[in-house]
Amino acid sequence: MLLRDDEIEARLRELPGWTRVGHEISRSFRIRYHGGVAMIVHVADVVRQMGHHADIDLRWDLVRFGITTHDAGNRLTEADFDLARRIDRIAAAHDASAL
Ligand SMILES: C[C@H](O)[C@H](O)[C@H]1CNC2=NC(N)=NC(=O)C2=N1
Repeated sequence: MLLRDDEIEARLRELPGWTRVGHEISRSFRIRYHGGVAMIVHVADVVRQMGHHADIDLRWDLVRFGITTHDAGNRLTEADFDLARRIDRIAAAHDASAL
């Protein structure tokens, strides 16, 4: 279900570190490369369970997750925020730090 702007802003206020650009929310974490690989595997397990996938960009000391709902025409839905919350928990478990 598509979210209105005010619903998106309310959810973002509960998710410090996540920013919105257009119809994507994203967050980057500082983590060294191999730690990032382990974190991505963990995220991949969760997205398979959820059936909702993040776009992932791994650099040598940073991993970035971008989320939007492709099936909704690349707009933001509740599933995007559910996944963002799950990614924050996984990041904490992997000691990935905020930028
Ligand atoms: C059939 C399948 O569940 C859908 O194609 C799912 C898969 N993962 C997805 N992930 C994201 N981010 N957006 C989607 O619209 C989406 N659709």
